Amino acid sequence: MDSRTKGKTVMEVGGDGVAVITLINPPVNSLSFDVLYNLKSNYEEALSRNDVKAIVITGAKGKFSGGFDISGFGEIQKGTRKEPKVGYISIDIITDLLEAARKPSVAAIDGLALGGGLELSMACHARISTPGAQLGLPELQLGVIPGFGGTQRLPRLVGLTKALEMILTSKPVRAEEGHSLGLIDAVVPSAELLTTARRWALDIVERRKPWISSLLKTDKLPPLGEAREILKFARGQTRKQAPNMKHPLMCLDALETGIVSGPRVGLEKEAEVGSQVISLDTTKGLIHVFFSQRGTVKVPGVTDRGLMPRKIKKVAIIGGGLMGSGIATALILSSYPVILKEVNEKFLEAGIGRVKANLQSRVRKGSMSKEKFEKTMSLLKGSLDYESFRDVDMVIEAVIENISLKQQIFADLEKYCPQHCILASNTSTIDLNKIGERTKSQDRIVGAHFFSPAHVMPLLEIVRTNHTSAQVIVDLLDVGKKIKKTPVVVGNCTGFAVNRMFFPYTQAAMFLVERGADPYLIDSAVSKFGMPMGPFRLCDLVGFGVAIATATQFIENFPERTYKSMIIPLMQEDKRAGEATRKGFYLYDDKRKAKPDPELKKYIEKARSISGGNVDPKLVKLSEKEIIEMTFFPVVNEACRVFAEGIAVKAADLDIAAIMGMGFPPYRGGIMFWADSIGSKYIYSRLDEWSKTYGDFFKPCAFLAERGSKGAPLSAPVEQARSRL
Ligand SMILES: CCCCCCCCCCC[C@H](O)CC(=O)SCCNC(=O)CCNC(=O)[C@H](O)C(C)(C)COP(=O)(O)OP(=O)(O)OC[C@H]1O[C@@H](n2cnc3c(N)ncnc32)[C@H](O)[C@@H]1OP(=O)(O)O
Ligand SMILES: NC(=O)c1ccc[n+]([C@@H]2O[C@H](COP(=O)([O-])OP(=O)(O)OC[C@H]3O[C@@H](n4cnc5c(N)ncnc54)[C@H](O)[C@@H]3O)[C@@H](O)[C@H]2O)c1
Repeated sequence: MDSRTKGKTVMEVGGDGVAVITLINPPVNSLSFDVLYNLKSNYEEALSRNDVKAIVITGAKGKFSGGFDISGFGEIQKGTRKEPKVGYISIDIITDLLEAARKPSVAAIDGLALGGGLELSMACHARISTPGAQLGLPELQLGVIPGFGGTQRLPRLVGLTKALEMILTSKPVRAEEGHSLGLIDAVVPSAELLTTARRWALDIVERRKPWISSLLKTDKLPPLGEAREILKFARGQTRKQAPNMKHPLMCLDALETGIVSGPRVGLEKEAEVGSQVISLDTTKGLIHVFFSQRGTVKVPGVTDRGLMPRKIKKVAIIGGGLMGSGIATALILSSYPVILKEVNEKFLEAGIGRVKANLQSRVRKGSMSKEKFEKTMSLLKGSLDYESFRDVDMVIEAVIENISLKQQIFADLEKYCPQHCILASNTSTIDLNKIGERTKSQDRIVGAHFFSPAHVMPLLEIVRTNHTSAQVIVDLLDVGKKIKKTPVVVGNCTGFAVNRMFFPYTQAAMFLVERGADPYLIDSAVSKFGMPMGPFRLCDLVGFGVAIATATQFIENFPERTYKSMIIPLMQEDKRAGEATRKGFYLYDDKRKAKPDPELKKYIEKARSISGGNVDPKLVKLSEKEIIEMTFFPVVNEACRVFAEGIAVKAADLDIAAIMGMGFPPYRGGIMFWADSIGSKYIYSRLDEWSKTYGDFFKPCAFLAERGSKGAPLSAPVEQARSRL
């Protein structure tokens, strides 16, 4: 393969008159422009050759295709590749050359057919698949729309309602379901895939099997009036669920055009809309997230050393509270045998009960069978001492946030665990060097920072100290992958990456309300921006105990830039500690529904009198845009510090950490990507102005000042970071 080209296709014509075209572009046979243009040449040749009667398309090495090459969108966005004529691929090649050909095509699908891959197969005249293959149109998740005819062909093959479900949720179906839906014509074992597809193609030529053009099918489409109703409902749901994104509605426009005006007009609309969405900011953000998420496992100096992960056969967890039980759940769900240690029988029973409840909720929802529940629970054993720790390969400590307790536990672990055993802590804030101070095992001490609820939240912050060995990181990255978490490797410091970014966010919110802003308006503006909830609702959810413990760590470690608000401690004194006590910034009813509390004013006023601040008329009347800037620019400022200090190696890792740890909206691309979309100069100037008016909490850090003064991107690599790794 030429080093400048990305992928290719190979065509072989058999003695039976079937031309087999294989898509080759590892690792997922994505449809790069090179692959697509090669495919076109193969078709032209196959159609002109007298010895070819029919065509089979397949993918190399057990994968049909993972879809259009996503990096191609980036090339178009950056202007490094010229856009082909609108509709050139979907209409000229896939429809007019392939589907309308006078020789039939059959898709032989192994492993997966996603996005453009599935769309290409739907233009074939039949689809044969191996069992379990994944079939889906996940384009909306990337900010684009199915652009190779998927908006037209999928509803015609599986019906409008199912097509909408598959497109709007981006969730694939398995081959077996695809078969029952009419998307797949036959499911056969891998070894029989090609022979069946060849035979099927010849059967079509010989009219023993029907020659079906998906685009011309109408039997699965509902009557027009019903279709319009279904689409109206889908639009309403989409507006509610994705209010800040345009591309899902644009996708529905393409779909509806095809139903109302016919598939050819639909294809043209799809091509037009497909071209428009590529330049949306939300699309740029989502594509950035796709690659950044896959980039977190590439850690310079660690994963490029040829180290192989060691097998982790058994894990011990210390502490069966909220986090320990969640971590245990995540591990046993991925078949790791786990020992859960607690302080006494009562706490142990409670911890095991929490794990049980986590799994039972899956049984109730139908996503886990009773047998699987029993089998999974059997992997969990309780313990009150360290005797059973003698053959564990990894321990994760998850006891309360208390330095001396954790120090004692790590000293004990060194005595009881085997020499190779990884010693991990789930601490959210404490310096790992302090935790391991009383051991000689610094090279195997690491942070495994999960987020609550640990069996649900997708992020795992892997915290390494200057002493943690590369092998231990590689091992933990592997465990993270097996338990389906996205790991982000960060350096050791108070709060690591996520909590360091989180802290200024809540602090900025406290500052604003003490100076007169309305907390409920702040929460509303932040939710509209795309966060799952505002900072005050979040504090209620987390609970004031945790909020105060975290704040204490920050005040001790970063006093120069901490805004010390008394609002939460004052409420805590009155036994209102958040949602768990049904009173916090909000009041909660029996169903835990939150409503504003007029009494909150009292605490805000008292806190204001303690801090000595005044109501600022400007802050009382903040617009939503100003609220977002005043709550998130301090987060950008802290993210810059984290990046400049080398706590995060890549800005993209902070983007993923913010999205998966804080709930930052993915379609904004993550905190650094979003900041760069606004511009470092502007962010710097705003923070600088606020710091002069309101104090050092807003003071831009040196990194931001330097890049802001030049208007340089914040996410550009740090050349000489004071690396803490
Ligand atoms: C006129 C207008 C402009 C014209 C432009 C042309 C028109 C475009 C029309 C659009 C046509 C089409 O409708 C659009 C699409 O098809 S978009 C792509 C849809 N497909 C997907 O979203 C699938 C994305 N991939 C995945 O979900 C997973 O990667 C997976 C395929 C399920 C495999 O998962 P897993 O085994 O866990 O492996 P990884 O996720 O780690 O991926 C391995 C590596 O492969 C890279 N990858 C995967 N998919 C793609 C892809 N589609 N394009 C490019 N690269 C891909 C991934 O980045 C990993 O790479 P690294 O190993 O380097 O990290
Ligand atoms: N709660 C969160 O949202 C969250 C998120 C991430 C990380 N963390 C961190 O996780 C850790 C645990 O937090 P949590 O919220 O699960 O606390 P928790 O209070 O719910 O649970 C702690 C458990 O540890 C047990 N324990 C105490 N000493 C022990 C010992 N010597 N041996 C065995 N068990 C012992 C306690 O009995 C208790 O059940 C803390 O370090 C916290 O900072 C918490």
